[in-house]
Amino acid sequence: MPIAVTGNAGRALDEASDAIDQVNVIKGKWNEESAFDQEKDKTQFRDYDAACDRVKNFYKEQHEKQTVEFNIKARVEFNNKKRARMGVWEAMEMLNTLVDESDPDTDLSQIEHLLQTAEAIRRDGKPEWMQVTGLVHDLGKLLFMFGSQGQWDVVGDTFVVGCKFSDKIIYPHTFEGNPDFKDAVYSTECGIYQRHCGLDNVMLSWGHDEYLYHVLKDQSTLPEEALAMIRYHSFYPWHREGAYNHLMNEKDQKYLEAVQAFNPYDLYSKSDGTCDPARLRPYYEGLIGKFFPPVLDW
Ligand SMILES: O[C@H]1[C@H](O)[C@@H](O)[C@H](O)[C@@H](O)[C@H]1O
Ligand SMILES: [Fe+2]
Ligand SMILES: [Fe+2]
Repeated sequence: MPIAVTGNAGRALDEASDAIDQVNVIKGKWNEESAFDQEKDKTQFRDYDAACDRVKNFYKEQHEKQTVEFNIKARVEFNNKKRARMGVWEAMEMLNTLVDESDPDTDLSQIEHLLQTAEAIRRDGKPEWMQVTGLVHDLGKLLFMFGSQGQWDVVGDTFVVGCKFSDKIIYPHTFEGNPDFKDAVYSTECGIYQRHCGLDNVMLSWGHDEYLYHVLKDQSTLPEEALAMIRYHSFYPWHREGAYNHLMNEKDQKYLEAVQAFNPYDLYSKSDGTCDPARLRPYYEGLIGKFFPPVLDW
């Protein structure tokens, strides 16, 4: 039975309810705005000059250790190893303890980043396959739980190994410590590749993009654009800086557009409000069921 509140207490309640209405109006407005119109200005993202030592040290180590030799070994190991069997949501929960050392823009847990990305895509009315791509795109960071050597072979921007390291990669001088830097073949423009051979035929530095692409390509009904978004989302020297044109083929042009359409949701949603996994789970479990089997091999 409702309780009638009178006098001062009644007024206080009215004021409180007005305040709640106001908050809801502001929240509604916030929700309607696209992910990219948030307070944090776009130039404030990916500011690697201003990044902390954790990020700088991370890239120095990664750029020194991602060699051709390491990359071949990592791929052989990927093919020969059984890691885990689980569903997508379970994988998201498993990943949740990782804090990405390469990321200057967020300290949030990975499940929050995945949900923020998916929610930003959903808010913009994009198709379900793209929403679910946002939801899973960083699940490759599970590599860290499956015996990676550190974070340097899991997270961070990617680049091509086996040819000259592009000066469009962040902290390009740190490649001087990479044994491939002075290699007679690997240090040439095309290196071990042929001009316009297609990105599918080049080796991108090993990490969460490449790993997840290989896990999902045969275990999902995602369209090829979605797989390209997953595979190349960290390939900033390519999709943002325009490097590696000489290795692209026609198909890559189409993929480039897909990856560029995806990128703002991944990057700029990092300043959005946090998401509540329990509230969002039923919706996303529905999407997961449409594109993935209940249990996958990771
Ligand atoms: O630090 C980030 C993070 O690791 C992302 O997951 C990756 O996709 C980005 O390329 C990188 O800059
Ligand atoms: Fe990523
Ligand atoms: Fe991401």
